[in-house]
Amino acid sequence: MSYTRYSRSEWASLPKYISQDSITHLPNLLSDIELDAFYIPLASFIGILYRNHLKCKADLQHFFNKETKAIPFLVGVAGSVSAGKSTFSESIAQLFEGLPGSPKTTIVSTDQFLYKNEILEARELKDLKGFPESYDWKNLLHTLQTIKSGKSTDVPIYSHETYDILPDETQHVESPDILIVEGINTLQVGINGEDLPSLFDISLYLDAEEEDLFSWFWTRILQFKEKAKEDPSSYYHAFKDMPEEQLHQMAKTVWDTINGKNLREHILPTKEKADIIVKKASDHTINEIQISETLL
Ligand SMILES: Nc1ncnc2c1ncn2[C@@H]1O[C@H](COP(=O)(O)OP(=O)(O)OP(=O)(O)O)[C@@H](O)[C@H]1O
Ligand SMILES: CC(C)(CO)[C@@H](O)C(=O)NCCC(=O)O
Repeated sequence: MSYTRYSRSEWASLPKYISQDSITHLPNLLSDIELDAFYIPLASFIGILYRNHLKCKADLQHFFNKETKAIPFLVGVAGSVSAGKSTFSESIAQLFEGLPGSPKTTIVSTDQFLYKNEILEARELKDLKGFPESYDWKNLLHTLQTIKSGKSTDVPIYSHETYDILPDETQHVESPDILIVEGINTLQVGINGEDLPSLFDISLYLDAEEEDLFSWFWTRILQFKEKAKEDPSSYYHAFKDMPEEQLHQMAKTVWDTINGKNLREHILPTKEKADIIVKKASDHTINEIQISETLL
């Protein structure tokens, strides 16, 4: 795809249809400057596409003279492990609250469709978590199609802390106005040909240098380890007394043999399927935005 590039300052000068006052919870981790320069113009831009989606639905209702069900607007967010997809998705979901009509936004992650560790182990896929064969693609596609058709459903929950699907909990998804689907494989086609990218009204890829991605991955391990000190149910509890150097070496091996390998083989090749590519700098600020020429 061909893209139009916006530098941070060009992007920051675009119109802002959302005011910080119209949002109840401002996203954690983001400065007012970052909200103003990047996130508010982005949410305003997606807001235009969302308004078009609503208008199209209303026009079709009029055309067919038939009451039709409201269907959600689907936003896909892709990128590497640790790129910040869930943090980014929570931030834009909070900003969507400031769009006209305060659309109800729900986030699901494709992590929620990973096979349980027990199944990954039985299929010798333990070291391929995140690779295409580690997901229940049929359930993932079926669930997204169900939500997209306006029906409610229950979705499994994945915990980074226990490093597994939670055994007895589900997320109830009840016809949102906007559904954000975030995950490393949202722009991939599944192992049985499941065409996920075609479900999205708009898709984004969070891009960053691999060196930064590893550094964020490492920082997150330290955060999980700290939280796990008093929590034996956490996967990271087992590492509480491991010398930091040894843990760092382990993280490096996991990155090189699993997450980095997955990035190069399966995630990065999907970057140019995205409508919007967002480039993050090492401090998580956004320094470049590319918009597909098919949109502008
Ligand atoms: N804008 C930000 N500012 C500061 N820290 C951030 C920001 N975005 C993400 N992070 C940090 O980077 C790490 C990775 O972020 P996050 O967990 O959102 O990534 P992810 O892409 O959802 O990861 P995964 O694919 O493994 O689920 C976390 O420690 C998070 O706190
Ligand atoms: C759950 C995924 C696949 C993606 O979010 C990732 O965070 C993961 O757990 N990868 C497997 C290797 C590891 O980081 O332990």
